[in-house]
Formats: sequence, C-alpha cells, structure tokens
Amino acid sequence: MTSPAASTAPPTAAPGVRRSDPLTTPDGAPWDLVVVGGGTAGLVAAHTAAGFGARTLLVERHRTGGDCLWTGCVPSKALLAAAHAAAAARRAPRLGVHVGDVRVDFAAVMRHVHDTIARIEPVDSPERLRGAGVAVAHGDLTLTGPQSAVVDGEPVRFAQALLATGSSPSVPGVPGLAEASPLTSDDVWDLAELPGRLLVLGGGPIGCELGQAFARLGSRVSVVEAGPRVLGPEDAHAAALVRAALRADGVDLREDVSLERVEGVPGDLAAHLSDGSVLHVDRVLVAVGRTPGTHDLGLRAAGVEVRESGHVVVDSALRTTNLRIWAAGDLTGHPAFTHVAGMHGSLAASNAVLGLRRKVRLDTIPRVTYTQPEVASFGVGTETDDPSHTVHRVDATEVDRAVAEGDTDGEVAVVLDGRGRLVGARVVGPRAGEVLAELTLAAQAGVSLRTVAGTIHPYPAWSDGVSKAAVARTREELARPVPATVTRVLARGRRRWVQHRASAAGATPPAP
Ligand SMILES: Cc1cc2nc3c(=O)[nH]c(=O)nc-3n(C[C@H](O)[C@H](O)[C@H](O)COP(=O)(O)OP(=O)(O)OC[C@H]3O[C@@H](n4cnc5c(N)ncnc54)[C@H](O)[C@@H]3O)c2cc1C
Ligand SMILES: NC(=O)c1ccc[n+]([C@@H]2O[C@H](COP(=O)([O-])OP(=O)(O)OC[C@H]3O[C@@H](n4cnc5c(N)ncnc54)[C@H](O)[C@@H]3O)[C@@H](O)[C@H]2O)c1
Repeated sequence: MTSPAASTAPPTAAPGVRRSDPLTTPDGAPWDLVVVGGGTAGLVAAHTAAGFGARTLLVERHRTGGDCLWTGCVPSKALLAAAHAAAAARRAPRLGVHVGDVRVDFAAVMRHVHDTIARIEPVDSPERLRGAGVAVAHGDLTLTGPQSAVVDGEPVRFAQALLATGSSPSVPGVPGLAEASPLTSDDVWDLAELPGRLLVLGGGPIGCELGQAFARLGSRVSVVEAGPRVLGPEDAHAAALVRAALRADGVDLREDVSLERVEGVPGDLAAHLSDGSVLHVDRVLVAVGRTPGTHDLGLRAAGVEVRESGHVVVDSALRTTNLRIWAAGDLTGHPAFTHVAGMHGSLAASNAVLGLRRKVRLDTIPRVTYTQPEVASFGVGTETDDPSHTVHRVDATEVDRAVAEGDTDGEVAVVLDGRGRLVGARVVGPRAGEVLAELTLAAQAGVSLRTVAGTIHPYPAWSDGVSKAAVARTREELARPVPATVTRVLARGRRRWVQHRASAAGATPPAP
C-alpha cells in the first residue's frame, strides 16, 4: 500500500477507489474506527461514524459500492426493468393494444444496466466519503491482533474496527462444473451476447429473478432447484404463483432435482440431473447462495469467532467476540439484504462511536423478490404451525386495481398472534414491496390492524388489499359475542332515544 505522500504517482485502483489516503491519522494516534469493506454496510457505517466526529478510515479492496451497486440489486433490477418491459409489450394485446413483434436488443439492454450503475455510483463514491470526512484507502485489510491490522503489508492501528466484508457467490463442487466456466452474479453483467440456452442452478431470489429476466429477454431458460420448491422461505401459495409465472414465460422449471455432473464446454454443455434427464445448454448460471467474506481477514489473530458457516459471531448489538470489533451486513449471517446492511452499518457504527447498545430487530425485516408477480414478506409466515396465530387473506381478484389492470395473480395475507398483534405479512402482486411497507411499519410501531382499517386508503391503489384485510379482521373482531352484544345494545338504545325525541316533538323521525 503506497500513500500519495510517499509516491509521486499514486497507485491506480479499480473504479470506485481511484487514490488512497494515508493509513495513519495526522497526529499518529490510532483511528477511532477502521471500517473494512466499502459495500452498503461499510459505507453507511463510515458516514455515520464520521458524522459523529470520529476519525474514520474505510479500507476497500476493490471498489466502493460493493455487491449492491456493481453486481447485485442495481444491475439485477435494471435488467428486470428491460425484461418486464418486453413482457408488458407481449401482453399488451389483452388490453387491446398491439405493438407488433417485440425485439430485444441485448447490447442496448446491457448498456441500460451499466448506465444505471454509473448514474448511482457517485452516491457510493470515495469522493462522497471524503466529503463527509472519511479517509479512504484502497487495499486488502488483514487483522494482525486485537487492535491492529495491515493493509497490503502496511500497518494500521485502531481503537475500534467494524467488519463489513460482505459475501460472494457459492459454487458447488459438482463434477465438470468448474470446467464449464459457470457464470455467477459477479460476472453475468459482462455478457456481450444473450445466451441462447441458459441453465440457472438454484431457485432462490437470484435464480428466480435472473431466470425470469433472461427468459423474457429471449433465452431458453431452465431453472434447477434442489429443494422442494422455488423461493424456499416463502409459503407454498406464493411459490405456486411464481412457479406458474416462470412457466408462462417459457422457463423449464425443475424442483426437487439436483445437478450431478456437467460435460462439455461453454456453448455445448450437457447437464446431467438427478432424475436421469440431461439438459443441453450454452451456459450455466450458478445461484445457490453466498459465502461470507471472512476466510482471509485474520479473525483468529484478532480474537473474532466465526460460526461453522463462516459467518462472524455477533451479539444483538452487532459486537463480535472481540469487544473492540463490530460487524455489519452479509458476513453476520443475518438476512442478506441491502436494507439490512444499511441498518446494521448505522447501528453498529453508532454503538461503536457513541458507546450505545442499540439492538438489531430481526422480526420486521422485509424481503422482496422482484419477479412478476413480486413477492414481499416479513415476520411469521402464513404456514405458521402456532395454533394461536390467525391468518387473514384477501385475494387479488377482490382488489379493483388488480382487476382493472388484468393482473389478479396475487394476494395479501396477514398473520396475527393470539393477542391480535400483527406478527407477519405476505403480499404477492405488482408493487408488493411498496404495499408491504405499511404493514411493516404497523408491526414495528405496534399499530393495530384496527388503526390500519380506520386509515383512509386511496382508491383504487394497490394498497386496497391491505385495507380490505384490515377491515375484514376488524369486522371479525366486532362480530365476537361481547362487542356484538355491546353494539346491538347501543343501536337499540339509540333507536329508542330517536323515537322518543321524535314523538316528544310530535314529528316523524327522519328516514335513516
Ligand atoms: C444478484 C443479486 C441481487 C440482489 N438484489 C437485492 C435486492 O434487490 N435487494 C436487497 O436488499 N438485496 C439484494 N441483494 C443482496 C445485497 O446486494 C447484499 O445483501 C448487500 O450488498 C450486502 O452488503 P455488504 O455491505 O454486507 O457487503 P458487500 O456489498 O459485499 O461489500 C463488501 C465489501 O468489502 C470488500 N472487502 C472484502 N474483504 C475485504 C478486505 N479484506 N479488505 C478490504 N475490503 C474488503 C469487498 O470488496 C466489498 O466491496 C442482491 C444480491 C445479489 C448478488
Ligand atoms: N430481491 C432481493 O432482495 C434479492 C435478490 C437476489 C438476492 N438476494 C440476496 O442474495 C442472497 C443469495 O441469493 P441466492 O438466490 O443465491 O441464494 P438463496 O440461498 O436464497 O437460494 C439458493 C437456492 O438454491 C438452492 N440450491 C442450493 N444448492 C443447490 C444446488 N446444488 N443445486 C440446485 N439448487 C441448489 C437452494 O435450495 C435455494 O433455493 C439471498 O438469500 C438474498 O438474501 C436478494
């Protein structure tokens, strides 16, 4: 690691970290906080710490922005936008609109993907960090002791550190797979041509989103999922709706089947499956989960324990087993989402710098898979086996907006505990992520569904499903023996009073 002060030609780095700041503070004292990794968790942590006046150094080995910006959320949603546009154009005739043949220009689609990254990149840039008072260094950080590290061989001292080294795609050791040069979410964005035949290994969020995207853009896609159903953590109904949508897009979806071996080279691959069938494809895209970025960090030297899975052990305040070291984001084993990484970064940095013990709350973390239909959930699932839980569902055919747009494959489902508190929800359909947000807030803030029912919802918005579920639940509550008796008594008393007043005035009571 060469600092600009020691060299006339600062080292060039990958896009995202173009020059390095010195690794020492101006007075030679240890950094208040060294943040390792410049993905979402590290960026938010560094901004938070510097905002509180802490002397903060962020070290990034590749490029700031991390997985979300370069290889994750941003490119995948940009690709899906193009894919969903193609699908909308193909489906337009059902609304009486004819657009002729739909032609996909894959090079232009990929330009859109990379333009999207370029437009968002400045927000995550080293310049933005420096503007907020964070020193930024390019290099590989390895811990060497409880309060020391090296960056590419040069020493760094810190009072506290925050690990935010994320995760990378896991690739299973299937015979022949390595020779097939499989794509992963790290490099699929470099494709210059649309693969004619694509095998997607794994039917989780990446497999379903990218499988649908490539199918809609024109690839012949097969998705092979080893588990019993796609989108494992979601309920069977949500999985069934996504399964049907993928098949309608032409995806050859195989569940409960695994890949046993691969033969051949890219462009001519034979994928042998556990059910005896063979798929002939051009490329394989592996999407079977993530490996935490903890193996080469020097965690043992620093006294930071990891679990068997490789995730760092953290307590509820995100402190590791070294009390001076904190962790945030994918490497903790908490749900691997950008919104979790951001929340972690803010919470861990403020705990570290201000000496607080704010705790992570896991029960209201939302997750959204951006297929069509979109699937959004939080908390307890609708297949709960707790007998005290109740589930209320509103099918999308009851949501007028869904009917108007001819998009009724979906539903809103809410899960209540024995005391009537909202403990989970699942929305399937257009804008499911946005629709879920109201329910997540209600659960987080302890707001009852009766309050949601009493809140005016715009008509005919997609959120009508939430409103209807809340109203149905409130009506059910009012139909119970005690409230039903009270309301009947009130109504009877009111009728008598109105009649009495009317006869006392010698007038006919007004029509109700
Ligand atoms: C295809 C795909 C789509 C996704 N879509 C979504 C989505 O729609 N919504 C959502 O919420 N989430 C999504 N995710 C997940 C999301 O991208 C991650 O959860 C999030 O980016 C994790 O952030 P992080 O800061 O923990 O790690 P990362 O973003 O991985 O950042 C870690 C950083 O640490 C650096 N680093 C590692 N080791 C060292 C070291 N020793 N020294 C210095 N630097 C180091 C790395 O270079 C990297 O920049 C998606 C992921 C993928 C792969
Ligand atoms: N919209 C989003 O928020 C979004 C989108 C993409 C990814 N992500 C994040 O990235 C993480 C990683 O995504 P992912 O889809 O790679 O992982 P995942 O672990 O969520 O799903 C992987 C799937 O692959 C299957 N699988 C495992 N080994 C297999 C094998 N050998 N053959 C066939 N199938 C196999 C699993 O049963 C599982 O269904 C997600 O868990 C999520 O946190 C989020």
